[in-house]
Amino acid sequence: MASIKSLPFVIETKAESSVLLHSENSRRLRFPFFTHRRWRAGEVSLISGSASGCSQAVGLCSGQISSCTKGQLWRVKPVRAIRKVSGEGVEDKGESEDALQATIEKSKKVLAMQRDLLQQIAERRKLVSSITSSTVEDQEEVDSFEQEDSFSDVESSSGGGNGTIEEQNDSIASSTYGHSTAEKELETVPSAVSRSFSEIEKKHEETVPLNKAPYEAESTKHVNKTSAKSEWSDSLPSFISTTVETSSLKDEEEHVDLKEPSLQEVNVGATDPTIEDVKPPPLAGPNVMNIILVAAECAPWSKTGGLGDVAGALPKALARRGHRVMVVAPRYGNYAEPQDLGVRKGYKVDGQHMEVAYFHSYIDGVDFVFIDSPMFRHMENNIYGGKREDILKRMVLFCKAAVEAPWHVPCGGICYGDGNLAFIANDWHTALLPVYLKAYYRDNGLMLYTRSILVIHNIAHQGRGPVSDFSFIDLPQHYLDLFKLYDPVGGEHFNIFAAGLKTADRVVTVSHGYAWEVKTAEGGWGLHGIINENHWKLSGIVNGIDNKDWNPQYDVFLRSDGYTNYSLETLETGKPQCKAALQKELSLPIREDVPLIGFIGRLDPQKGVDLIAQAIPWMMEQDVQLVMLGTGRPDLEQMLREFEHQYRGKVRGWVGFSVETAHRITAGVDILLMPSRFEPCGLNQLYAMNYGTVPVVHAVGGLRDTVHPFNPYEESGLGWTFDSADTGKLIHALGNCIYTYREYKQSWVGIQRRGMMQDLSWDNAAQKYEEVVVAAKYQW
Ligand SMILES: Nc1ncnc2c1ncn2[C@@H]1O[C@H](COP(=O)(O)OP(=O)(O)O[C@H]2O[C@H](CO)[C@@H](O)[C@H](O)[C@H]2O)[C@@H](O)[C@H]1O
Repeated sequence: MASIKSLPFVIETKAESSVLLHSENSRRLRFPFFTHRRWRAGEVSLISGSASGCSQAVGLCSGQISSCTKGQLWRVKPVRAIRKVSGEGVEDKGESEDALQATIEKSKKVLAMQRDLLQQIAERRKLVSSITSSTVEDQEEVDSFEQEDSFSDVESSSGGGNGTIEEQNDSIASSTYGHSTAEKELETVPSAVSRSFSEIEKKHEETVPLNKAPYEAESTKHVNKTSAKSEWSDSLPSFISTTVETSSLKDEEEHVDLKEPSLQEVNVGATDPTIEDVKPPPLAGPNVMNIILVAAECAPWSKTGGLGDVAGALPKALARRGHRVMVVAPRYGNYAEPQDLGVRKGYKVDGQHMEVAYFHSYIDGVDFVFIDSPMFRHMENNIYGGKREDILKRMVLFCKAAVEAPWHVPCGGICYGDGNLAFIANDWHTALLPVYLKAYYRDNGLMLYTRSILVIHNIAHQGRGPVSDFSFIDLPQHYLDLFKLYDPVGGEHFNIFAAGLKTADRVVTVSHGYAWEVKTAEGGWGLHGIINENHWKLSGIVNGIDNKDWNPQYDVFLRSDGYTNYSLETLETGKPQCKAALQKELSLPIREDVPLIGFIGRLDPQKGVDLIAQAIPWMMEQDVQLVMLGTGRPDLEQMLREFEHQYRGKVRGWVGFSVETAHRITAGVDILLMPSRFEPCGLNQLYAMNYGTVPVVHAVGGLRDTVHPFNPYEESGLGWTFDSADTGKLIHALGNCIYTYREYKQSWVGIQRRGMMQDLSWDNAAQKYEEVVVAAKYQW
């Protein structure tokens, strides 16, 4: 069998996971997806895809591919030129030349890609040096920030006993904007995307002995990294070593083997003679990172509100940009897709050993990982319910297990590792994650290159309790000050959100308006002081919407019971059909001309349900219909039932949580009412606009950012807004809306169409999250 020779061997994976590479001496090598590397002739003979990972691997080479030696592997698809070399017949000569030509074309593309990559590297170097020079100029500002920084104040007020935290502050002072660190980081970025092929080659010459296959060094590094954990364990402080490993690395390796493709799959890959085009680099370019979003709920598996939607959709948009993305959520029920990975770990919660299992499912480019424990099981309808201590213990276990997910969970066969990694924690439930990352690991020299971003979806919920709650979270005493907060309402208390905000590398909130509001005494709910002290960390990024789930064109809930899918083109027939179907389903009179008003949301003072209640007498004097869907505070639920009872012909009050009904209301109503007292972002108004439903909103937070008021003179705007939480103002805005609906049909349709034409997808927001993640990465 002839050996591989001449042309470079280029392997590209599709957007999934990883490729396993087998050298002739059967060493198995791995590399992450989205890498483009070159092997020299003779160095590589086989390539295979891991079962849930790589969907296709393509090899370009001339020469004979040696046969598979072990396992069930994909053989590299030989290009026709290979046949020529192996001398299979002269009749192949013409074909072979074609194939050679094709190979040359491919090589040209590869070279073009190299040029692109070099260009990106040059830009990145420029960026780093511009950061450096602006940093030097800003040094005075930095110094003054350090003086003002209350984080240091908090630490020093702890009696000066925390040398570690102080040291960290020192290091922030000396190297946050440090040139050398940023450049070093740049040089050590593992992905070949950020390096030219020649650089990679040079590196190999330096590090790989000639008798070794390329990337053995890479592979060894991986193994070392993983085994480094166990070396660390011996020297870890006692609060970390509570982790009990019940499955060994060997188990994980075995697990990986199990996931290799069957022969059948192998053959499918092997019979396709087409060689795919070289894939363009990911949108994120050299900024490709490993990102792990951690949330207490994740749609469609678990959802009580907007957080679930965000956790289900933002990661997919980040993955579309090329990042390797994992979501970690508790496993509340027996979900169909996620499979037990066989990994078991133990964590201490309130002195008790708790074992968790990791379940995994790879969907739309994202690794969804669910943490299984008796503590979470069957809690899907009561995620934040139960005694305060019990909720706290659940979150402690969840955060402890989530922060180690990159070490233990072999997604597609390979763990994420803790380099080039950023966690995105969400709300107080996971605000312990940045604290644990710091206290357990970074303060002990571990996970030094891992960053944490904390997202505020709603600052009104903070994980407050008495100071004695500190005993549940299993941290050394000197971290207590991070959690202590004094305010006139609660006095001195324990506050998890406060600690998360102080320790996260960056903080994001879900709109620009809300980013401003949380700094005020009214909007910060007692945390405004901490937010102002850390204002440099804060960004506002408006949520997007999942354009597959919340799109009238594809909405699965509009496919039966008289509803219909519709688009901008079919708005004028599709939406009335949905309205009629909704009226029928709710047993309201089926009338196209009557304005149908909707409300969907948690029955909570935040959502301004009381304002609707006060406006009901006025509304009932109008010729309108009203449907309200919600669940929450028992008195407000009762109120909904009473409205329905009192105004049977006009009002429906649906008490309960029904995703299907929420979709159908969004499609079927003409107007969506959102009189929220505060609204960090709000998703329902975004969904409404995407469905040609006109929002009437209180102009706060994200509602003000996203609903531009209708201007009849310019025929612009997307809905109606009112500027204070006042029933009179709500009535005024709703009155104008109804009047326009009745009298100015053309203007109305214009508002609907403008709403539907917006790009509300997550892609814009994902790009901004990426900027935050990258800023955190280079922050020291
Ligand atoms: N009874 C019911 N039945 C079915 N579905 C229901 C329902 N009640 C609510 N929903 C759904 O839950 C979601 C609610 O999202 P919101 O953004 O309006 O609010 P929430 O206050 O929960 O989220 C917080 O986080 C999000 C995400 O960042 C911010 O937008 C928001 O301002 C902030 O308060 C929507 O998908 C809605 O359809």
